[in-house]
Amino acid sequence: MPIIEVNGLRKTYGAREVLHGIDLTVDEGEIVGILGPNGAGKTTAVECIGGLRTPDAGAIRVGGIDPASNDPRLRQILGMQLQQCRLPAKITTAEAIDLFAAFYPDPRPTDELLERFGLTSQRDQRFEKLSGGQQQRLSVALALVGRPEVAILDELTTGLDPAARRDIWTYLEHLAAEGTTILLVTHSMEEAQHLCDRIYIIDAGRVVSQGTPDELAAAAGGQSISFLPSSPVPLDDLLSLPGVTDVRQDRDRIVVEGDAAAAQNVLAALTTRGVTAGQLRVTGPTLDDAYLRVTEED
Ligand SMILES: Nc1ncnc2c1ncn2[C@@H]1O[C@H](COP(=O)(O)OP(=O)(O)OP(=O)(O)O)[C@@H](O)[C@H]1O
Repeated sequence: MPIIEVNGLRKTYGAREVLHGIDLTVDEGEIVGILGPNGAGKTTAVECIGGLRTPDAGAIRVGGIDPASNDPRLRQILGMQLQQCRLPAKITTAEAIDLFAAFYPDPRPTDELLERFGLTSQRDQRFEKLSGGQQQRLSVALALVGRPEVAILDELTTGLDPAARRDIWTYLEHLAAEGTTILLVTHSMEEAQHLCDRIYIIDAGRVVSQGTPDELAAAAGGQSISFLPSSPVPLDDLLSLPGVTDVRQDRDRIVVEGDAAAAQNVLAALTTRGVTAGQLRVTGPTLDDAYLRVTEED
């Protein structure tokens, strides 16, 4: 069941249309990622979904509510973390969480959030004195304080150290397993691969690709095979094999690029010649490959 539904979303700033008709759905309990180059329109899209911007055309429903309608129920089901968290400089970490908690009937306890987000020793520290990563963690905590059914997170782990990033991923996976729906904007392929059930890639205001991380990677095609041959092999012989698109020598290794059938054909050809492939590595296409392919096409 979709809890977020977006159809034909268009948004114009001045005379410039930056979203040209975005369609997107997120099912209950899903973690869905939006990827795309700088300026693609990701933040604009999630701000429209969160009711912070009014679309020029299209229909959006979050839990059946039109975010542009100012329906107060939206704030009860939606938690939103923004790219830049603006809080009064002098407010302390715990005060900020308490302040946001006051808007909700059953907020998460402040101490629990402080601990979850590694902010317990900063509980009485003023916002202006927090490090960038601590401010970032606080902004995610504030999005989640009201136990939202839907959390929208914009670049949630940008600037965080690897351990803090992992902790947040683990927490989000736990929330999703409990039924929280999460829509996140990220520039991190690792984050998208690790966390997301599905991904939308947006480029220049349009959805250019969508699917599970594995589907997107597989659609990028390509495989790389590299090995140490037990005796010399003419590179042209390998290049003439079906499915092989490129062959090169990298020091003692031979590196072959090709489609999904290339590895089988290369290994069969080596066996026929009595050559063994030492330290064989076969790497499939990655989400990076998929992303670069769809965002570099014009
Ligand atoms: N308030 C605004 N007024 C005018 N133009 C804007 C405004 N906000 C964003 N834009 C423009 O709209 C386009 C989309 O911006 P948006 O912030 O949605 O992109 P993004 O994909 O989130 O980018 P990034 O990855 O850099 O955060 C950009 O060209 C940006 O300059």
